[in-house]
Amino acid sequence: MATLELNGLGHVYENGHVGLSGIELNIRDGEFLALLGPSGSGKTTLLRTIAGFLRPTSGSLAIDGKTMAGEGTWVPPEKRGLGMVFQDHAIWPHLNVAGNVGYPLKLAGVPKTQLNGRVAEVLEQVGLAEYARRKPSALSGGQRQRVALARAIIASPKALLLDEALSALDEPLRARLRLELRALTREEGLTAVHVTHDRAEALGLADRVAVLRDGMIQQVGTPAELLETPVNSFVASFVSDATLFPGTLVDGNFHADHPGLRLPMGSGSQRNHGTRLIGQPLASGSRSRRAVAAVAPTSVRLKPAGSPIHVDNLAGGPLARVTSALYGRHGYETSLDWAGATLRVLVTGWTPKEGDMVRPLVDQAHVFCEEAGAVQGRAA
Ligand SMILES: Nc1ncnc2c1ncn2[C@@H]1O[C@H](COP(=O)(O)OP(=O)(O)OP(=O)(O)O)[C@@H](O)[C@H]1O
Repeated sequence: MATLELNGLGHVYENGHVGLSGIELNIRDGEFLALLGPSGSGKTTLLRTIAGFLRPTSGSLAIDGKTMAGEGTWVPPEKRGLGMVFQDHAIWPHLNVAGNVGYPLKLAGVPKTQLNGRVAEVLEQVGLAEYARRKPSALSGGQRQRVALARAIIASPKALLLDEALSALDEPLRARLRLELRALTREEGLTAVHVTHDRAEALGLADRVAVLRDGMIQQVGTPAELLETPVNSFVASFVSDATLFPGTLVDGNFHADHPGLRLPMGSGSQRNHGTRLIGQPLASGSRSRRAVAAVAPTSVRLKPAGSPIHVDNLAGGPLARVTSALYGRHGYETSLDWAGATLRVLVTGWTPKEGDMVRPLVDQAHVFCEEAGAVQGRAA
């Protein structure tokens, strides 16, 4: 149970690469925070800096109000009271399950009877009570990861740091462990920081998610906040899988370059010509500026090519061709070729087939004023 406060935290690697820059983050007591971002965005660098394996080159880190790293202060990893679990469940092959799990207490000189009692308790918590005498080689991947988790929590850490801790596991085991992990951290009131590049995992597990890009935090928010009010096109694209359409903003009207979104659309956040536009730049200024509209897969409906439509902004617009449709838990994750743009749409209620011609109706788009250079299609 702890708060973690990161103020202006930065890390520059020895070769000059900026791993982290200006990180401001307050993680609450008992909160489950996910660090989400594409490969190379700095998730592991941030976690290792919190753990104490990396020294920040600027800013400070405090745990429960006590400075761990900052100007003139440095507390080594073993004195920070944190538990850690990594992707490769680094457990010792020569020790059995109980030996692995009890190791941190043995190191700390905890008496044997007390140690054994605590090992039994934690093994029970992670569902491994019957496996205490097994060697790691005789365990499944999921069981080994539970051993790593048990070892991380045995010394009642202030916070739990997880680096892609579930990524090596197959579904549905991963889904099950996800639920168990969440239940465990709730039960223990543990603050947790969970690094993942899996959007569904971050959104499904965490109280709040911090989205990283190029060593900088783009947005911190609840899963709903990130989906409903992304702060920029990168967040919209990475978190919601939105398709980005560059265009020009004049007098609150967005003129997309793409012929599918072909009208001066909307004004403010009013529904106009079928598409509802959301975003601050819509209200500000009459100067013509480049902008980006982000269209989430859930904001598009598809009509069969021949069907009559009553939404005037799309009548006569270009049709789109289904290029792939993958069945998922929430519907068909469908990709379309829409006059050269790849539009991603979540289709429910019918089965799209490769080659089908359809007419996309865009219900809603988020508009951001950004340099056109920021739009590189999908920010993955
Ligand atoms: N020791 C190092 N020296 C120099 N640069 C490094 C070092 N370690 C990492 N980097 C760079 O820092 C950036 C952030 O790396 P980091 O491992 O934190 O990313 P990540 O978001 O965890 O990525 P992934 O999802 O691929 O694990 C990357 O560009 C990486 O190449």
